[in-house]
Amino acid sequence: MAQTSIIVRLELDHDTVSFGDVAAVVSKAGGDITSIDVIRSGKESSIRDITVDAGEHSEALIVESLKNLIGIKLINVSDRTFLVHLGGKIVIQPTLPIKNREDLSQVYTPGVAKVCKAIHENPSKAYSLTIKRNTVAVISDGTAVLGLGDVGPYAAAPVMEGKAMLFKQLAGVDAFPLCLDTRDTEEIIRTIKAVSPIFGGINLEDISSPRCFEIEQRLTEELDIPIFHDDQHGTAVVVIAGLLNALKIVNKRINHVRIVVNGIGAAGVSICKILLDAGVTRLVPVDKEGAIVYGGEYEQPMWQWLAEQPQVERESGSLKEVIRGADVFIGVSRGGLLNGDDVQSMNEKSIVFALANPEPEVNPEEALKHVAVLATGRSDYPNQINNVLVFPGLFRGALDCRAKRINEPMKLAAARAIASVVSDIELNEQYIIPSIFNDKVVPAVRKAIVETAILTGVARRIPPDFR
Ligand SMILES: NC(=O)C1=CN([C@@H]2O[C@H](COP(=O)(O)OP(=O)(O)OC[C@H]3O[C@@H](n4cnc5c(N)ncnc54)[C@H](O)[C@@H]3O)[C@@H](O)[C@H]2O)C=CC1
Ligand SMILES: CC(=O)C(=O)O
Ligand SMILES: [Mg+2]
Repeated sequence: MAQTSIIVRLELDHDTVSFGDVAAVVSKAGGDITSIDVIRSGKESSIRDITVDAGEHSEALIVESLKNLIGIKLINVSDRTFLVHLGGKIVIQPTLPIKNREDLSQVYTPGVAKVCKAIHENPSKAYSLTIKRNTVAVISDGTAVLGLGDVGPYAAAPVMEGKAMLFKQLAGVDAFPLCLDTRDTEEIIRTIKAVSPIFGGINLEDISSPRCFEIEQRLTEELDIPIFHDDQHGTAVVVIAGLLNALKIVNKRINHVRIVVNGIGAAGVSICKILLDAGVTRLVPVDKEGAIVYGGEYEQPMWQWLAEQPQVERESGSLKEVIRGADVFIGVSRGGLLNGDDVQSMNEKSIVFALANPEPEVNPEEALKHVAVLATGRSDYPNQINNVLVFPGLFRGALDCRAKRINEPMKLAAARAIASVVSDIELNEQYIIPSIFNDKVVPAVRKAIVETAILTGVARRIPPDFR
């Protein structure tokens, strides 16, 4: 169960209540006091901040129980998750200080003018003389934010800032969040093209399907920097990495297993494509209306494309029907769609990747009773399958070799690189995918991206360590 951490400031009347009473009440309500800070201490009363870890559903009960404790005055309750967001999560910093007029005349006018002229004469110098070399835009219109859906551009910002932090911390990439107040496909394309000169790559994020497909395709055709829709391809890459390792555990072959993918939106379409590229022969894509079948007719062009692939099964049915006998379930839809019985109806030694965020398609505790391997998109269970394993190293590599685009071979190479970080000796049901804190991941993905970009002719520069 997800943990939440709250900080409660309380005043204790020493005649009526002891700290032991407070601790007992918190524990009874399901909380765990992890630290105590004395803010003020007096003879009659004291003020303390207590940090309490609790299951996400216990928080209200803990606060209510403390409020009802005689001799306690509850001064404030703050949620640590909100506290880490105060003021936003990233800043921009200059690379050198401006200490005097000479510095000023170099970094700014008049000195800067000759640098502008040099770039005007040779635009590729933007890579060496501006931030373009190391800067990526994380762009969303807020229409498919995690599994929360269409929450708009303001509410999308904490996720985009989070992605920017991860880019920087994990791969040294400077990423800037841009949340667009439009959902018009043409306007989004125009806006991204207009802001693109300063960026070395574009990470599209949480833009709902099917608009995301056209936006990405058009930008790829019309710009010469890599455009990568993270929810499509980052997710597909990390899923295939996890699947390759999970199949080793259950001793099944990718070209034999029957795979149900639920939620044929941005992530689902891309997952289906990469599965087909990887040799899957029995695929059941499912969306709200049930299975998308071979030979069916669909308005959505990507669904129609799937319906024309012979590896897609012919049998229609609801998710609960088609999941029966499946070897693998991959959910990128929304939380709480399946129960333990549904998972039990799968083939023996089943693999379940319930990746909807923040709530998985099936309760992990329920699923664990019936599966051989379980993964979720969350950090509070083993096997976190999340695109954060992909985008930092992928863009590190793409920027370093100035890739024009990210092609299919580069994605498959990145997937194999992630899978290979878990050695055969380490591999087990609880460890099919490396942690995002495993410092081998980003270098492995970068290497795979650079090597494959060079091999497939999309690299415009050979990084020194590849010469
Ligand atoms: N763990 C990870 O790394 C990632 C997880 N996700 C999660 O996957 C989910 C989908 O994300 P996107 O593809 O970006 O969104 P999207 O909005 O493009 O696609 C969602 C799809 O799910 C379908 N859907 C909704 N309810 C359904 C139901 N009851 N049964 C079957 N299909 C249903 C929708 O019709 C849509 O086609 C979200 O929960 C998101 O958090 C997405 C990207 C990465
Ligand atoms: C992880 C991610 O990108 C998502 O859930 O949308
Ligand atoms: Mg996303």
